[in-house]
Amino acid sequence: MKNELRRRMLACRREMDELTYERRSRLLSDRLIDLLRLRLVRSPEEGGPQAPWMLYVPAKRRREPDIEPVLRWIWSTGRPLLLPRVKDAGGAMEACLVTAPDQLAPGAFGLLEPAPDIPAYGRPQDIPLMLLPGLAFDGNGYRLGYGGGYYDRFLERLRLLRRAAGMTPDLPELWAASFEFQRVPRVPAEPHDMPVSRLVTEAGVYDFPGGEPR
Ligand SMILES: Nc1nc2c(c(=O)[nH]1)N(C=O)[C@@H](CNc1ccc(C(=O)N[C@@H](CCC(=O)O)C(=O)O)cc1)CN2
Ligand SMILES: Nc1ncnc2c1ncn2[C@@H]1O[C@H](COP(=O)(O)OP(=O)(O)OP(=O)(O)O)[C@@H](O)[C@H]1O
Repeated sequence: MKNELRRRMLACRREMDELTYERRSRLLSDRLIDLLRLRLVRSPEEGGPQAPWMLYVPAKRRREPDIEPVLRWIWSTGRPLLLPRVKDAGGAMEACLVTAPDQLAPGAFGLLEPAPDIPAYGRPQDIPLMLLPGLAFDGNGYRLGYGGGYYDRFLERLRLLRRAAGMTPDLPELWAASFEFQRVPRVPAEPHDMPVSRLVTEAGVYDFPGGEPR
């Protein structure tokens, strides 16, 4: 089920011609910047002014939405930006503070990630907002990834850290970016899967109840 959907979505992304990919990515990025700007205006102190947002480094060869303009915009605002790095084959991922693109280097799976000399961020449990990539999303915000379980495990770790520190369990808020054709009626979900509350595509913004049992 999951693998069939993965194959189909990977094929659809590969079939996009370069211009379409760039145009859709630009629309999606503009939309995201608008939403993030609104968030800055509405709650400038969210989690403290230094609370970092965690996004992703677009794998352009895999045709993930190219959100480079969003990363550059965040850097221009001074808000700290965290980017993911695969820690080991066991499925662990960490977050690193990155302040410029030259701090990225090819890592696991050929993905660009924070270079090895960049330390892992010490307080990931403070992250108020994350933007996740994905291959497919359904009407409840359930997400299909490449199958490594990296985000699920990372979020599980954040939950444990927050519990240990006596913090509320509800953060981070989860947003995702994908192309419109990656919206599907249903993603086969497992108990560890955590739904996103908002999906941004080149065509619109979709808010989900989030955390609904299924
Ligand atoms: N840009 C970006 N960064 C990311 C993710 C992502 O989805 N996008 N991840 C989100 O989790 C993590 C990396 N997860 C990945 C998981 C699997 C494969 C992968 O290529 N798997 C092989 C098959 C698995 C294997 O090697 O056994 C493949 O698809 O060919 C790549 C990345 C962290 N960083
Ligand atoms: N919190 C967790 N603890 C232990 N194993 C997990 C956890 N979350 C996921 N896994 C395991 O990781 C594997 C991949 O999970 P899944 O198919 O949900 O990945 P994905 O969401 O597509 O990938 P990714 O998060 O890397 O984009 C599965 O074998 C799953 O059992």
